[in-house]
This record gives sequence, structure tokens and C-alpha cells, in this order.
Amino acid sequence: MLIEAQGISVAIGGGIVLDDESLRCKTGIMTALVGASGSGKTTLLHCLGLLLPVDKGSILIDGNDVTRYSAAARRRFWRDHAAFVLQDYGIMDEESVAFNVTMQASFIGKRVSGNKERLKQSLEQTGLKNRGNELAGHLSGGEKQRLALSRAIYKDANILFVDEPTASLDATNRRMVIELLADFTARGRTVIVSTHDSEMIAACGAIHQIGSSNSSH
Ligand SMILES: Nc1ncnc2c1ncn2[C@@H]1O[C@H](COP(=O)(O)OP(=O)(O)OP(=O)(O)O)[C@@H](O)[C@H]1O
Repeated sequence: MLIEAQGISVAIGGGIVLDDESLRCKTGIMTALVGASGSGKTTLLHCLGLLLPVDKGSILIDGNDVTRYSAAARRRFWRDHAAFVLQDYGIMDEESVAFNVTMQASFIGKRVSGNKERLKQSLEQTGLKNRGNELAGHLSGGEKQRLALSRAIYKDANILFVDEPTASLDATNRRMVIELLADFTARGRTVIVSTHDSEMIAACGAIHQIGSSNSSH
């Protein structure tokens, strides 16, 4: 799916966080949102994922202006098209790793064929093989981050919004996550990543520098 932001601005608590940002995120190309700490990468990612409203400008998804979506239409978009790996990971500590991977897809009643096999694969792909029965609360920060990624991969959404996916990872896991996201993108998904990580940025086919309102390809 094609996501286009056209001149979007956001003010939070009286301060301008995003000022006239425009970018295009295409299917099959991983887009990096880059900028200094506090420049608004997370805010922009949240706007593109319809988690935060914009004050000016518009966001088009496959040509539809989603800035005017009702709450119900936004929920449909999240349910049918989007997966998120955000900074708080949204993990239920009192539940098992396996439950956390499958819960989003289960809650929405999405039919996932061969889901046991798929659960196994999505855990293997993030290095959490054989960890499905553990309590999620017992995982480290980096493992929770990979669990959140397993959940997004399991859902197999058209668009993946990922906030700092390599922030708490060592070099080996960082490389694994970058390859995983590149592979997911190559399978015809739209992947948008907020990141500071030079290796992650190097793996992206488009880079949007916050504040410059242009993307390099
Ligand atoms: N809910 C909020 N209330 C007040 N200020 C906010 C809020 N959310 C974001 N901001 C401010 O907006 C600016 C951009 O924040 P954002 O988290 O988008 O930046 P970032 O580029 O992702 O930063 P980092 O790289 O440090 O994660 C910051 O100055 C931040 O303090």
C-alpha cells in the first residue's frame, strides 16, 4: 500500500513537533524516518499509523484521505492492514510468549491458516525459538522487542510501523531484525521504521529526514 503524507503539521502542548512534513512510503521499499533525538520521528510514525491526529495537511493511503476517517474506519484500518512494533511493545507480562504473539490476530478474528506452524516460524525468525511457553514478563527488554516483532510478523499485515526496532539489541540480534524487516518488505509489504541505527538506515530503500520534507531513494 502507498502511504503519502502531504504537508502534515502537529503541535503538542503548544509546541510545534512536526512542521509541514511530506513523504511517500511505497510497497516493497523500507522507509526510514531519521532525525536527531526529539526531532519527531515517533510522532510522525504515530501520525502515519493513524494513532495521532494531524493538525494540518493530509495522509493518503492508496489515494484515500485517511485524516478524515471516523474512529470506526481507523479501527478497521488497524485491524485489516496495520501491525505496530512500538516503544512500549504492548506486551502482556502475565501471559505466555505464544499468547502474546497470537493475541492480536485472535482478538480480531483474523483467520490465520496453519497458525501453529506460523507461530513457530514467527518465534524462530526473531530468535525466540522454544520460548513460547515462558511468561512474557520474564523476557529481557531486547527479547520483548523481538516478541513484539514476532507478533507483527505473525499478523502478516500489509503495513508495518516500527519504532526503533534495534534500540535494545546486540549486534547479532540487530542484524537478524534488520534482515527480517528487509525480507518482510521484499514480500510486498510497506515497512516504515523510525531509527537512529546506521545499519538499519543502510538497509532502507528510502530515507526521510525529519525537517527536510524530502526523501532520498
Ligand atoms: N505527549 C507529548 N507531550 C508533550 N510533548 C511531547 C509529547 N510527545 C512528543 N512530545 C515532544 O515532541 C518532540 C518529538 O518527540 P518524538 O518522540 O516524536 O521524537 P523522536 O525523534 O522520536 O525522539 P527519540 O529519537 O528521542 O525517540 C519532543 O520534543 C517531545 O518532547
